[in-house]
Amino acid sequence: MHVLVINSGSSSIKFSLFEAGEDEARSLFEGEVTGIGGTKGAFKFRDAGGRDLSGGRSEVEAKTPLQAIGLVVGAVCQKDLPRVDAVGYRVVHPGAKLDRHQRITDEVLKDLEEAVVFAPLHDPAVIEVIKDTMAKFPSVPHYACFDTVFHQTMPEEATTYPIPLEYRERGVRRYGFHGLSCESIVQSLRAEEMISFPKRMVIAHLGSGCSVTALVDGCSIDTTMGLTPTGGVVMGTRPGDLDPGLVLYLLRETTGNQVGALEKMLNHDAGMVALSGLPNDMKAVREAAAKGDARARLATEIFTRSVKKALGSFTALMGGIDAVVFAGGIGEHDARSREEIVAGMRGLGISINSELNEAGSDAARVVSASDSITAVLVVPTKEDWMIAMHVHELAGSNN
Ligand SMILES: Nc1ncnc2c1ncn2[C@@H]1O[C@H](COP(=O)(O)OP(=O)(O)O)[C@@H](O)[C@H]1O
Ligand SMILES: CC(=O)OP(=O)(O)O
Ligand SMILES: [Mg+2]
Repeated sequence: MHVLVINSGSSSIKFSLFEAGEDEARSLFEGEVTGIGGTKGAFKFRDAGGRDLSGGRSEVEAKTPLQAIGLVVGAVCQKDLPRVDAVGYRVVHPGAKLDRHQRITDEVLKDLEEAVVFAPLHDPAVIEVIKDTMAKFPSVPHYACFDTVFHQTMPEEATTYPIPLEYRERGVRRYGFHGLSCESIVQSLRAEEMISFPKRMVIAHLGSGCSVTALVDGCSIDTTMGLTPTGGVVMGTRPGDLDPGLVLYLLRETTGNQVGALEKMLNHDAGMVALSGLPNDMKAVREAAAKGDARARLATEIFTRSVKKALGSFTALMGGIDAVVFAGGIGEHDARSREEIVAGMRGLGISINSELNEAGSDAARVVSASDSITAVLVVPTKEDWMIAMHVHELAGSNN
């Protein structure tokens, strides 16, 4: 079957069409609209062989997610392209009620609308995109795949916040995100057999959002993101964990008790952009730091320190660590971040081989030193592939 996968972020929509079968899904084409909401949108669309399908339209108008999804649907409905049999969406937060990937019904949409309070940066755009795409492909099934499902193996000690019971009963708990990414990495490690499957592993998904997850036997036992994807380690535009007193201070003193303004600041204007004063782009921050920009250098140090602390605490939690996996745009491409995060950990049995670490490649690979007790790996995340696999399975079981 042909599965259209839509991964809708805060300022971009990525899309791909997979030919999905029992054991494998193969990407036929993929593309993205980026810069949504900005003055100029950018459009990319190419087939698996890298052939450009955009018709020369690299600059587009995409002021809203709806305008962007209009472009996507127009592109994938071109004649000569395979017809779409099902659509799968990455949905970041399912809210308190939905606990599995599933076919989207009116009921599910209602539950998703209630979940917006938990993921204001991610969910509103995807709900708009889902509704519009469902209207444009009315006769095929549509499925929501959640970033949280993979983390359901976390024990209660990991998911429970020390706050009064009445709030916990409303679904206030650690959910954890980037679950589709973690699941795809676990599957890649099992399939590619680069190392024997690690009993105790940490996955550092460092992209636009960043999270660190501890896994035992391939199952999540704890993760840095919590109720929302705003918490955990430092990210591009989000601060990660903050002293709750600091949030109250900001609310009281700086935004005149305007929750919306504070929410916007904490999701869009904090993290690396706030520290560096530069756009949300680690590559640019690294380049500025290399030229002597002190703010950029401090930003990278704060970033890698926060990931290092998460890695260290999860190592302690598991009583040791057999593998560290780096994924996401930064994890896969920024050798410097990988090096800084594991720097000084030789005593813990973790060390990197600089040559392997700096050799650019898009393939999954081992970058640890030969005497490192812990394997250090770079494994490309395949969130969209994972969604295509889930959609194929759900469609087969009529769910
Ligand atoms: N070569 C590179 N060096 C440093 N950072 C990079 C490099 N390539 C990509 N990145 C960073 O990866 C981040 C985007 O990660 P990505 O996983 O693509 O995000 P998204 O969550 O939007 O899919 C950006 O900060 C970008 O600058
Ligand atoms: C959950 C999350 O933060 O996702 P992303 O990295 O795509 O922003
Ligand atoms: Mg991402």
